[in-house]
Amino acid sequence: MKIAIGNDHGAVDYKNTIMEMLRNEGHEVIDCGTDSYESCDYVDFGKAVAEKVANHEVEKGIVICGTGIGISIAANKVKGIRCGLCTNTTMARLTREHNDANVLSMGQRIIGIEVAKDIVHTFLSTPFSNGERHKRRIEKLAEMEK
Ligand SMILES: O=C(CO)[C@H](O)[C@H](O)[C@H](O)COP(=O)(O)O
Repeated sequence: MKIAIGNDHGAVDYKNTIMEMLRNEGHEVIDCGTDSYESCDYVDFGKAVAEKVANHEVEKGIVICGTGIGISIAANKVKGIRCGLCTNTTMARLTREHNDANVLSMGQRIIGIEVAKDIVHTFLSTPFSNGERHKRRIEKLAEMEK
């Protein structure tokens, strides 16, 4: 799968670990930065990943900051993006099954790296349920963007 990944200064280590894991598993990963521990703005990196997903340059996006909150808010500002902030694998499964989330958000200062890896695997392997009620809700979200 082709995946874009991005982070702020609070999540460089998790980004690198997850990117290496995904590449070892055969995924093509586009690194949208940052690679620096210098203070920066999560908005820029959430936007960069989300735009790649919205433009269909990649299938899925992963964004990581200290909490996962700011960067998920930024990603969700981009039209067509449904970014789910996950702290466990149940949330990762449900944001795919119910929300058809196309971007995953996590917080390096919130969850352990093994949990983060499991969340990524769950997010990437779980299909949208295609349930009528979920499709209706997603269509309503898309209406809000018009
Ligand atoms: O979690 C975040 C935003 O929701 C960011 O990654 C930062 O950790 C947070 O904004 C704190 O910023 P700081 O410059 O690292 O103090």
